[in-house]
Parts: sequence; C-alpha cells; structure tokens
Amino acid sequence: MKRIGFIGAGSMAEAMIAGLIKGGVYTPEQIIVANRSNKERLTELATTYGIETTQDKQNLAKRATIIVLAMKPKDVKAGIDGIEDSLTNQLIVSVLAGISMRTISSILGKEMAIIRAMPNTSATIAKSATAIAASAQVTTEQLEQCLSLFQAIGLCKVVEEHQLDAVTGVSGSGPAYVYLLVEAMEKAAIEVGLSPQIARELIVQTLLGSAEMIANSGKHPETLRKEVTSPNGTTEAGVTTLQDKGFEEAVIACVKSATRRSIELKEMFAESIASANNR
Ligand SMILES: NC(=O)C1=CN([C@@H]2O[C@H](COP(=O)(O)OP(=O)(O)OC[C@H]3O[C@@H](n4cnc5c(N)ncnc54)[C@H](O)[C@@H]3O)[C@@H](O)[C@H]2O)C=CC1
Ligand SMILES: O=C(O)[C@@H]1CCC=N1
Repeated sequence: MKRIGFIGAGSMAEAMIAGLIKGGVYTPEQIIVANRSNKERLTELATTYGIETTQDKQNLAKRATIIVLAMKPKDVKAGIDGIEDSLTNQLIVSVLAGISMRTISSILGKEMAIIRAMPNTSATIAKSATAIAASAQVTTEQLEQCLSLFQAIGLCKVVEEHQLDAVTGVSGSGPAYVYLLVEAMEKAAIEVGLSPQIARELIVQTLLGSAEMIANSGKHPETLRKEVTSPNGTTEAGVTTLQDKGFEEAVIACVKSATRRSIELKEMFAESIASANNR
C-alpha cells in the first residue's frame, strides 16, 4: 500500500493532511504522522482525520513511500536524525523554509530523492500557492506524485531550487502582506465612518473580486487599475497618495527583504548543521 508519512504534526502538516483526504489523493489509512512529544496533538489529528499516528519515526520512514518533513527548520536535525537506516528509495518532501537539499542530504549522510516545497498558509483552505524544486534523484513518477500532493491544497509550480528564496519572499510570506493591507484598510474604513463589520465584508469582497479579475479577465493589473481610475476622480486621489507615500517602493523592498532573509536563514542553517556534523 502506498503511504505518506509526516514528521512534524503542526499547522502545515494538518493543512496538507486535510487537503489530501478531501482531494482523494490519499485515504486516512494511508497517512501516518509523527511529532516530537505532544501525544495530545497526535490524538487530536487521529480523531479528526482517522489517520495513523506514531512517535516511532523509523517505523514511519520504513513504511511510507513519501516522507514529508514538516517540523520547524531549527528542529530538522533532531527530526530526521536516526531515520537514515530506514531509507531506501522513498521520496523526501520538505516544506521547511531555508533548509537546502544539500543540508538534508548531509544530515541523512546520503543523496536521496528530495523535493523542496514552499507552500503558504492558505493550504488550510486548499488555496496554497506552492512552488517545488526537485533533486536530480527524483523520478518523473515521484515528481508527478508530488505535484498531485500539492495540487490537492492549491496551485503548484515547478522551479529551480535557488528560486525558492524568491518564492518564499513572494508567496510563502505573501499572505502576511495582504493581511497587513487589510488591517490598514479596516482601520481607515472605520476612521472614515464605516462599522467594523461592514468594512470587513466590503474589503474582503473587494480583494476576492480584484483577485478574480486579475486571474480571469485576461487583462494586465495596470489596465484593470486604469479602468477603476476616472480622471480627477476618487481613485486618482487615493492612488496618488499611495504613490507619494512610496507604496510601490515599499512593496518591492518588502519582497526583497523577505527573499534576502530566506537566503540568510539558508546559509545560517547550513553552517550550524555542518558544524554539528563535524563535532
Ligand atoms: N507557516 C507558514 O506560513 C509556512 C511554514 N512553512 C514551513 O512549514 C514547517 C512547519 O511549520 P508549522 O506547521 O507552522 O510548525 P508547527 O510549529 O505548527 O509544527 C511543527 C511540528 O514539528 C514537530 N517537531 C518538532 N521537533 C520534532 C522532532 N524532533 N521530531 C518530530 N517532530 C518534531 C512539533 O511537535 C510540531 O508538531 C516549517 O519548517 C516552516 O518553515 C512553509 C511555508 C509556509
Ligand atoms: O516567516 C517564515 O519564515 C515562514 C516561511 C514562509 C512563511 N512563513
């Protein structure tokens, strides 16, 4: 029986498990999840999804065809140390930000088929924007399996590994930028006289409508923006203020900072794991 095993039982693992079952990619019997020590969390997942839970990672690694690494990046060494003897030709799928394939291979002490993925929290509602990158050992069949895994929780694109830092800066962290925009719009809406409830509903619908226009109208965002903007009208007044306040530069700097941080974290983790391996 093909099985998928998750090491790490947090929010990202749960989002993926929910999407996989809902999308019919795996049945609950085919899913195993392990964590470090929190038995209550495992019981909660077993009760909600009917999946198998364990704290025996070696056994999980032996029985799964795909092993998903879903712990925090700082826990990767402790999380996968000890599973290497259980590995044969399984596919390792890592959702860890800033942990390179090289770092994973160096902890395992062998070259494996590894796919790195950068999803985002909208995976919870099967709307993740995910990008994946595959190591040379990954077969076409394994890549297809991984694509259907992430397509069950949203959209999935294949990129080169070095592009994952940019993906992290754009869509991994991206939901937070949108939430900040909404927080600011809500504050302003209340200041100009709307109730919080009506403000929230109007803003959410505006976001959904705008996203769908970009996705489905076939028009460039700039064209769509110009269609909203009447000469000397209200939008022009608003957009001019945004431009005067450096909105575009701020967004560009934001994405670049997040991308840079992803690169820094990757280098930092690589160094600390290399020095731990040499001890
Ligand atoms: N939250 C986000 O927006 C995104 C997160 N990610 C990545 O997903 C990964 C998981 O994030 P969350 O689910 O938010 O974290 P979380 O903190 O909710 O869950 C982490 C899980 O790992 C388990 N764990 C820790 N040490 C372990 C060990 N030694 N052995 C086995 N299990 C262990 C914990 O018990 C917990 O169940 C992170 O590496 C993060 O970089 C990727 C994309 C977006
Ligand atoms: O903030 C972070 O580091 C993680 C990676 C992408 C989203 N959250």
